[in-house]
Amino acid sequence: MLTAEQLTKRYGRLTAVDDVSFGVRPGVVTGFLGPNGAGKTTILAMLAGLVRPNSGRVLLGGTPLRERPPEARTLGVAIEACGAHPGRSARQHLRILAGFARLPQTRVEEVLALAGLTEAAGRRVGTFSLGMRQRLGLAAALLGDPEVLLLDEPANGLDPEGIRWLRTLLRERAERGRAVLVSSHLLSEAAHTVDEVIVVSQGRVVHAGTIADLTPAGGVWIRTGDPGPLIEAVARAGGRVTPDRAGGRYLVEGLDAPALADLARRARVDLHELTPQTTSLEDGFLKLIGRQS
Ligand SMILES: Nc1ncnc2c1ncn2[C@@H]1O[C@H](COP(=O)(O)OP(=O)(O)OP(=O)(O)O)[C@@H](O)[C@H]1O
Repeated sequence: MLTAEQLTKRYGRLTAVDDVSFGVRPGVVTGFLGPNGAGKTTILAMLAGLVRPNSGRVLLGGTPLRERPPEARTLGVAIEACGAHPGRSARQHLRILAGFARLPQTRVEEVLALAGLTEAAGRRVGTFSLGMRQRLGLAAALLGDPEVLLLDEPANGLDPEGIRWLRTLLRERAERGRAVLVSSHLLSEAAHTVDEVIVVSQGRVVHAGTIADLTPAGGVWIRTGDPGPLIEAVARAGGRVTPDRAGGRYLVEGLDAPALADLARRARVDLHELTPQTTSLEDGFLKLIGRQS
């Protein structure tokens, strides 16, 4: 379990991260969503112990990061570039990291295979595409088979097959009881991969929960030749009615379609239309981060 407690980070006058708290649970892939500049990378860097917060703290397995720095077996991190020397091969790079972390060299071949880099392992990293560098960064993060994995935009530069591979890999880790936090600025991409989401906007957490919760409850459109009695009945039942004069219909909020049908029947009003309003996941997300769709 990795916990952020009231993290705040300022750069000069800019408060990039403002009192952020959340938990990343084992057995769950948590998506970390927000528009560009929302503060995702800064938060991930604080979680990894790479950036020091102005206030707040990070707990890993209940212990503050400052008291016990993370090691490869507890925390795997892939933020920004993979950091490999362009003149080294992928295998050499991983062997060096494994040596620093006192991990067996046999683990290098395992993570190369996991990342789909076995064939390219002898090539110089300088010749790698962005997608291959992403895979190498992920391989490095996986070296210690860590309890918690933090990945910043790992899908960047991956082709559709690579994205499918990444999803499977993250899901398998969660199924093995590991915790995964994966950032993305694309909801559509995250929706396929994650169980839960933390949404940040302007340095603050604006939503923490399931993806389904991002979809706001919509209203119901009704159309009828005799609206008066039905509008009265809706108001008595606690619903709100907004007329759409141009379309000749009404948007009812606070009551669902079956309840409205029931009210109409009892008020002896013929309904010509009864349509639940559909709001997409993307609409909910954009609303949450303060953008119009
Ligand atoms: N080292 C720094 N010095 C000054 N400002 C910074 C620094 N790092 C980040 N910022 C600022 O903090 C804010 C949050 O940036 P951050 O990179 O964490 O956002 P992000 O959500 O990861 O965005 P992106 O997806 O574009 O990387 C931005 O306004 C950014 O300009």
